[in-house]
Amino acid sequence: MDGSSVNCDQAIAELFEMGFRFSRIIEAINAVGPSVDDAVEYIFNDSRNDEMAESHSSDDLPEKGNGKRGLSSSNPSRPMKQLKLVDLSKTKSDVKANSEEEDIGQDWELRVKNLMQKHFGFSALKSFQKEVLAAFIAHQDCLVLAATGSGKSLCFQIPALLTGKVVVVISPLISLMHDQCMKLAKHGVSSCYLGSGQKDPTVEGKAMSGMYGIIYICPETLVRLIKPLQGLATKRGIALFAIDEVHCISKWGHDFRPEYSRLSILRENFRTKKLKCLKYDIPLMALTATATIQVREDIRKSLHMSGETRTVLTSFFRPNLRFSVKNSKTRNLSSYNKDFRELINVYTRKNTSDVRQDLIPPELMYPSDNFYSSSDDSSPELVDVSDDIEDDPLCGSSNRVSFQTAKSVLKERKLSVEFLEDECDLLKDVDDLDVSCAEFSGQLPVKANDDFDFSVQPYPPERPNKTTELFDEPLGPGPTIIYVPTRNETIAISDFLRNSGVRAAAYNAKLRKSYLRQVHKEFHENTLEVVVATIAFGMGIDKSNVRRIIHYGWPQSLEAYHQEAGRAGRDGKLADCVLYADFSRVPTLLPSQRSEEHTKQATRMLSDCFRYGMNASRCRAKTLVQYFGEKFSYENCHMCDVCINGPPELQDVKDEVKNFMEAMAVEYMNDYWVRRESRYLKKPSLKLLVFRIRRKVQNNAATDLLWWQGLARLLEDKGLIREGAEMPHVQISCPEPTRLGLEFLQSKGEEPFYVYPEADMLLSMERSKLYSSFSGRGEGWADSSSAGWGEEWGDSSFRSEPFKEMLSRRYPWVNPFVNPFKSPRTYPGRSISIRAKPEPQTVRERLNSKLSKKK
Ligand SMILES: Nc1ncnc2c1ncn2[C@@H]1O[C@H](COP(=O)(O)OP(=O)(O)OP(=O)(O)O)[C@@H](O)[C@H]1O
Ligand SMILES: [Mg+2]
Repeated sequence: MDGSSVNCDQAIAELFEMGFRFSRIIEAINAVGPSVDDAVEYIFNDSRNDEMAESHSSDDLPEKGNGKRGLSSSNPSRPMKQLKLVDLSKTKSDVKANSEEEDIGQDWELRVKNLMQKHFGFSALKSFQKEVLAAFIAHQDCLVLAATGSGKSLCFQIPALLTGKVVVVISPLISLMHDQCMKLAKHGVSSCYLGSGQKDPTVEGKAMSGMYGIIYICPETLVRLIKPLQGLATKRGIALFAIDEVHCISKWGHDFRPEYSRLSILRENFRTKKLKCLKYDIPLMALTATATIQVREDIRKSLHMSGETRTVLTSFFRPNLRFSVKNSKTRNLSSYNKDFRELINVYTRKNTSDVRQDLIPPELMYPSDNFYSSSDDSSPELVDVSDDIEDDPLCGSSNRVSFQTAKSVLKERKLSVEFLEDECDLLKDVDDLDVSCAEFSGQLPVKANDDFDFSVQPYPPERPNKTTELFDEPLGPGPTIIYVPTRNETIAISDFLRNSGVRAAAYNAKLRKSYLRQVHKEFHENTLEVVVATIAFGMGIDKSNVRRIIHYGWPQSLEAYHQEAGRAGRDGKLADCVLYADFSRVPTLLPSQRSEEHTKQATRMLSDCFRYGMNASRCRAKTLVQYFGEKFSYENCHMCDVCINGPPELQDVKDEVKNFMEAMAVEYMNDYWVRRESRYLKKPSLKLLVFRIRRKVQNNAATDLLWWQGLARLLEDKGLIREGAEMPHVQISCPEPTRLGLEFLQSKGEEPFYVYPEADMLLSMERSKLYSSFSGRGEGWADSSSAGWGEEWGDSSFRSEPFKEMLSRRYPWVNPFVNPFKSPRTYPGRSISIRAKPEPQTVRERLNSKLSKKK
């Protein structure tokens, strides 16, 4: 590029004012770069253009009528061109001049290759990208389900270069738009973003007049700009609407954005019916890396995607990511010291000279007012780690300003969970960064089917031949992102790391926009080594050399986890994804305004995530991939902690299971009678069961609640118990027997019951003090009785005739001769139906005796 070059937009504007057509201008700029003189010379001297124009006649226009681009009658194998809106009002010569776009259908692969090489420096399209572009060329809607970092963005960026028309990209996060515009500028592609965060009032007008090839837009702004967009479609032409991170449209997904649900407006306003003069619909391209099968269906319906939508699926498996899960309190300074020591060593080996580095002035960090909003005194408070930090010798004075600011705010404002929770960190609108669009529009130097078939085979992951080779690779000192659940942790941990000599910064949606912008920039420029962030720094962030993603605390879903972990190793090299979580605490949902239905769904997702962490015997990558409905094509990943360390030893927990089931049956049945009389009594809780087991059975007296929690999860998975309380649950709290469980009770229970212990069971077994709070009551330890549980039920045992009779009266469908372990079955969804009423007198008697015992 010569010295006289100007930025792309200026060049386009000037050339446009000179009277050149857009398509011609774009081609020229693509060929010679953003230099007005060179572009003019290119256009005037390129005689090939005229020949091409002459070689087509207006007969090439597609037939009117079906509204979709179909196949040309003269060449059935060749997809007919997507007719530009403007074509319809053109003169014959205009149509001729447009004719180079006719060639898209013929040699588009070659053209794409050239464009890709020129702008992005890539030698070839990935196979899934090729299929997506083929769908675009054939004017089909397309749903792209491809792994994080696989290159989905290119699928909607290329159409802008290929057609010279505008591509409108709907995106949920300003940080994501920011990231992509910055990259496109580097590659000489003009782009802008629109939304309430756009401070330059002229950008919107320029965008609507067609000055930018790619317009990133948030859903609210899109709704407001429907009319101008229709104008844009008739002026320059809109090639495509791309909906990035489209899982946000589904309330079954992990990141539901209500404003995304209004995107059906695209289909309603850009189709033949509405724009009568036009002959085609503008195709939709919906892209995501984290959609379960249910979410995919929801996407299709919500967007009103066509019946001919092509689904392009790649494997969700990322073969270079090394997953692991570790136990940590994740709450205080001693946890930080333990868990981040290795990380600190990695970076401080490099940064020997300058221990403390305030890269970003602390005053940039906090908004001038209301860093955190005040909260209701009654709200629960998070642990305030600031006290711990102050006491720590690692915290010196140089960082006092930001730390003090944080501390005083943390102290004074009484941070409530409600305010700090992550859901608040979803960037609901684009008013999160105040980056002017002009920055991204080319100022930087140019460097260079079936009807919705969900069973489509994914493209296999490009897995290295020998994973062990990859595994042996040293993990370089590249950047790290630490994801934490709350905003105050972003500050506490980044302060801790900075004070330990690591170049770290906090990132959460409530920090000052100028600060966030700088964090973003410095992270991309490798000036920052670690960003400690909430989910605000998640979706779509594309930095190739991120080597570590650390989750410090339970994520809210596996989708979110997979999405965030996907920021790692986008260069294909080995990267670590470590989840630190407190195994001794069941995670809870971060508070948010949710409907009842949404709460249930969110709880289920959290439960799946909890189970992923607690499972110590199953390949992590396999679990993740199968969660998204994909059949894992390998036995395991050979790289995760489970694959490396092997599963824990199998244990025969026959006696414990028997005790548990029998204690539960006794409690459940005793309680049943009482509950019938008093609606206020609750169902027996897991704690109560454990208490009873520990009191009754000497061998089990030393196992703590944690161990039984793990066992309850395993029994629930095997279909023997289910949650009795009518509420969604992460960890079963009021177990009750299922039909299979009752059958188990009826069996002799002599067969071994092998399980791989869960992570909480292992933790419990490691503890030197093997008891929980129950021991504090002074009950149980001295009681070595291990008499049959049946004694609790009158004088009978579980296999005694009276007990069987009682069971068969209450559960007539239970076949006492079935041994569930010979033909294992599960009935997780079934409810226990109580058909036979007990004798009224018996109920009264039992109630009286129970109540008198309680007194
Ligand atoms: N054909 C290709 N050849 C080589 N590299 C590519 C190709 N296509 C894309 N890439 C690179 O892959 C990286 C990831 O691309 P991109 O950000 O589009 O991923 P993504 O699929 O959108 O991921 P996410 O789901 O995390 O948003 C980019 O840095 C891009 O340069
Ligand atoms: Mg992306």
